[in-house]
Amino acid sequence: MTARIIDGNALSAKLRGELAAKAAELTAKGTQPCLAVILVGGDPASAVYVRNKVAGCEKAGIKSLKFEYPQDAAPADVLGKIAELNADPSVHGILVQLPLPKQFDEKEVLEAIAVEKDVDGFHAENVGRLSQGQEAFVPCTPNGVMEMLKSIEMPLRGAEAVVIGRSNIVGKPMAMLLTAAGATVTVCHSGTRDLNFHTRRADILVAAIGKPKFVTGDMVKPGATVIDVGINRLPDGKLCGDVDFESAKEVAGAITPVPGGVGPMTITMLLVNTVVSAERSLAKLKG
Ligand SMILES: Nc1nc2c(c(=O)[nH]1)N[C@@H](CN(C=O)c1ccc(C(=O)N[C@@H](CCC(=O)O)C(=O)O)cc1)CN2
Repeated sequence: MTARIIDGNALSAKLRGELAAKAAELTAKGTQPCLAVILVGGDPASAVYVRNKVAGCEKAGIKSLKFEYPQDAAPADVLGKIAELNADPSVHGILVQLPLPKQFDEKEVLEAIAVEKDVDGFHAENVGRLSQGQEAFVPCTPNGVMEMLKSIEMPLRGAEAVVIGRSNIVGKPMAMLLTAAGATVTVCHSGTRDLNFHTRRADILVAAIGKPKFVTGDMVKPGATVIDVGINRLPDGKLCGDVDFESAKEVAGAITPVPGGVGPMTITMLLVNTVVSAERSLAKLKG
């Protein structure tokens, strides 16, 4: 039997519909949610993601502001724009599209964003809050994965979860969220000995490695839920994930495709965080 496909586009459409209603409500109360997006340089993939974020905002009734800088932009100019946006009460979310050109200190830029507007959830304070189970903006990709698991009613308490990859934006927060939900989590990485031993005992396997078709069917426990966070472009121009979908789907119980899986959910959760930020800002205004 082949696996159930967890459709990120369908789930996104449902969540974005609910979000549009919330955004309309906030707008009627005089607080239209507003997201500011900063794009530096000419990376074509980043340009596509930013375009999709802006289009997602428009469709959900969220205002968006886009600021573009050339590849050789001075970090001070971008930091100045962030300071300006931090001080603007009509802006509820600020994000800087990653990766940044090499003259930038990524940490410095991310920490310059006001914690309460950090809708990407990358600021150290949001990361710390998340690790302690406090209210925080959760990074969009792992948050989207949690929504996908919820959508299939995946039992998390007591589940064996294996996350391959330990990046700050996916692997680490993913492990924190799964741990908080009661799963027993193993984080695997380039130094892991006998990776297959770990993957084959995972009820939930999250692949966030950045290597095309790295996880093959023989690495998957029969019936497991396989979440593919990878987005890789093959020489023929086609997109593929970190999971070899064709072989893994024959073994897994549920699986996310690429494209149309976790990717769209990343943008959906960004919109969710922006609306939450606007709600908090309105509540503060009301005192
Ligand atoms: N500031 C941020 N930078 C980056 C993030 C992030 O969350 N915040 N994540 C990634 C890129 N990313 C969002 O920015 C992102 C990647 C992929 C998708 C997506 O919808 N992918 C589609 C395929 C799109 C295509 O044709 O290329 C899919 O998987 O179906 C959305 C967002 C790194 N940078």
